Amino acid sequence: MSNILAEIVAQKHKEVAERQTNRLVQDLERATLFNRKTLSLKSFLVAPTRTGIIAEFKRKSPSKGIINDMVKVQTVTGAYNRFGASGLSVLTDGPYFGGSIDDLIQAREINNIPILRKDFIVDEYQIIEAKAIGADVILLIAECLTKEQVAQFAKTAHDLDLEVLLEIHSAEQLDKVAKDVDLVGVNNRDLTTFTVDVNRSFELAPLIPADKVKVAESGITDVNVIISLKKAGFDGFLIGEHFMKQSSPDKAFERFAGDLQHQLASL
Ligand SMILES: O=C(O)c1ccccc1NCC(=O)[C@H](O)[C@H](O)COP(=O)(O)O
Repeated sequence: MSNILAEIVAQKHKEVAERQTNRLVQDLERATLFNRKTLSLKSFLVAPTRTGIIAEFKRKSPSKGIINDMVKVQTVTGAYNRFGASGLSVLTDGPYFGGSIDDLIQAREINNIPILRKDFIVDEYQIIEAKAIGADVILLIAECLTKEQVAQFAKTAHDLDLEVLLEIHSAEQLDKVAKDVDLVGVNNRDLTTFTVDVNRSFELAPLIPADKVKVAESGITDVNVIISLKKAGFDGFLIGEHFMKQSSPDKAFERFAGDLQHQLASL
């Protein structure tokens, strides 16, 4: 595991242990959102009226520090939705990404498209919590989990009607793709050096099992790259920094989605 991931995972174990004592599982199960009918990201990614973009709300990151801490979650996610995002990715990690559970709850209040809880899941408690705060999809990171944990966590998520995005960084991690994984994401960011290389998505695409929806993650800044990734079999494109680093991520998304739709129409 890269140094930064090992540090985040160690911190996450402490944080979850603390949260579990403050809010019991039974309390999560009593939350109003816990019984909400979830939305399918797989379906929204291929809906003709949507762009395939999973648009991320992220204030800061270990690789970039502060990206944008001046904007409001509802302003940004509302625009992502309005201008054709297939899904929203909302960071709920506080220490490293400046996110919170409240951010996801606020995004849920105004958006009726799938929401990915973007966090470092190390315990089943976080999956039940994801359901209780209104998420539709959870992220599992292959590098942080054993093959058995991926299978178990994915099953727990499915039992709660949540979809599962498994993030991989290498061909070896494909060994962890379990039956209950719905989508496989290739993260183009090397978490040791923080360099991004979209070629990683192109290299790993043919190796991803055909029954899993393919998602390319990180470092996407150009609509032409999305068109090439689509040709390589990707249906989902997770993009954060390219929008969030602008003073108005909402307007940046509107322009980008417009360009993408224009390019796609001319194919
Ligand atoms: O972004 C980081 O610095 C980072 C560091 C350690 C673990 C994960 C990290 N990023 C999470 C992501 O995967 C991205 O937020 C997501 O794929 C969007 O990427 P981008 O469009 O490059 O913001």
